[in-house]
Amino acid sequence: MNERPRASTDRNVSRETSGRRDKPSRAREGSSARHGRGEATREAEVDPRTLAGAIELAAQVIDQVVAGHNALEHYHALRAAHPVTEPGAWGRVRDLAWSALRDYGWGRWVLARLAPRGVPEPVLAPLLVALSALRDGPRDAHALTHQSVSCVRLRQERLAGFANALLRTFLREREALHPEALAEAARASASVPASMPEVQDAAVAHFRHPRWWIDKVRAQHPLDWERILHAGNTHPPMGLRLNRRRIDEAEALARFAAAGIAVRRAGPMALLLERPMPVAKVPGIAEGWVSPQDVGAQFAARLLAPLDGERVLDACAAPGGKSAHLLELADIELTAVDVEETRLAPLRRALARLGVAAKVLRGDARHPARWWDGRPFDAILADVPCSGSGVARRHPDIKWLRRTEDVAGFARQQREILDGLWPLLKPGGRLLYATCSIFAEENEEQVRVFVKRHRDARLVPLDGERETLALLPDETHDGFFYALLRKTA
Ligand SMILES: C[S@@+](CC[C@H](N)C(=O)[O-])C[C@H]1O[C@@H](n2cnc3c(N)ncnc32)[C@H](O)[C@@H]1O
Repeated sequence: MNERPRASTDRNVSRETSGRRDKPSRAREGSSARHGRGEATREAEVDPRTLAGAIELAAQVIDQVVAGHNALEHYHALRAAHPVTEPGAWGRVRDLAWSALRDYGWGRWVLARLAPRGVPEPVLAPLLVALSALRDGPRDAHALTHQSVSCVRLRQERLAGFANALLRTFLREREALHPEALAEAARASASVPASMPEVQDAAVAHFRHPRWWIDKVRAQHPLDWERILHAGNTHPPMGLRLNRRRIDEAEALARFAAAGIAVRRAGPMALLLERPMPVAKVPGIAEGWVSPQDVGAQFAARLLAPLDGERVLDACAAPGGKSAHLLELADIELTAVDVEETRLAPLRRALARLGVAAKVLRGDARHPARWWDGRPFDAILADVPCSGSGVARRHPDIKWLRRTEDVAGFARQQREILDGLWPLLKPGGRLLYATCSIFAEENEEQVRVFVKRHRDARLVPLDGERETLALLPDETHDGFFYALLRKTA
């Protein structure tokens, strides 16, 4: 599929919402700037409380991703710049935008079929938002179509007829164009040479991931590849971590039941909401007895298993989810480091909310001489920057912004971080290497090469058997990889 977003400047991903960056000034350049003032919709005049307004604002997020920028940054910039602040209205904008990003590969495929001569740039994003919203035949299909066309009309009057005709054709042919209708061609495409892009594009449309990503997952996870790709298109689960310093499981379950919120146990002090909800509405957040954290991410602190009195380093710590968890588990002396100054403020806030403390430093894990006080650590958490391929359903723009060559770039950065941190560990100490990636270059291969290069490094079996733990994304957790390394004395 050649209609891919332009190259991204986004080199780094976090599992948390604030994890990816773009230049805010750039993120603020809405479609209005790009389509010319005369025909443009000025952001402040677009009302997110109306369906047409929500579609337009979602389309502005898509415009940015198509231009190679980060979706979340632009969404936040739109919210910050807008007079309407109601969370409900913005929730719909986000749902429309995120859904269109999940469906991006399919949406482009549909547009290529219904408009073989191409789609004018100003209407591309509203059409992608509309197609995704109409994909499963919603009850309000008529209103969605009508309001999407209104949104196109405001962008460029003369293209309203084109958009209207295209969406009505889509509604008539919806079932034949549905991603599920492409399943057979998509599966067959493995044996299809690159010289037959028609069939290869069916895989992109069906699995709704870029071709290189599909090929990599298929090659590296031959038994699970379809399940992984499918999970990558689902809505992410919402995990919660209970703070053992403030509550026990039975009490927490009782409080959720009393509030009428369905949860289930998903691990030690880990709960899963049956239905995701805004973080601010989760009981106990302000009081610090519960924190939002993916159930897979909660393995990190438990695998490092801090003990009272230990000196622990969280070397890529922001925004602080795992630092907080480590501090909840034991009375440790924690140093929390991150290279990004702007990400340290949320980290400090996260620790303050839970009533725990750490020494927080800005520092580059690749060059510890610049910030390390020379006292070795008993345990280190290296929750390194990565491709984010295990959390792509939370940040669906990742799928379309990443390039296959980015994976090698992340692997290089991870190797440098590991090499930088290893000398900081006491003999006998342990380092937990963690990624939210499902790609072997950042996971098993990274660790295998590290152990080969460092004769004093041994892999510690994680469950008495497996040397590493690869959690694949499913209905309970995102995709994570863990390896525990021991420094021999
Ligand atoms: C996956 S996120 C960490 C998430 C965090 N552990 C948590 O649980 O909230 C990776 C972090 O590594 C930081 N980072 C990237 N390169 C780094 C480096 N060379 N040294 C230190 N931190 C780095 C990023 O700023 C980002 O905050």
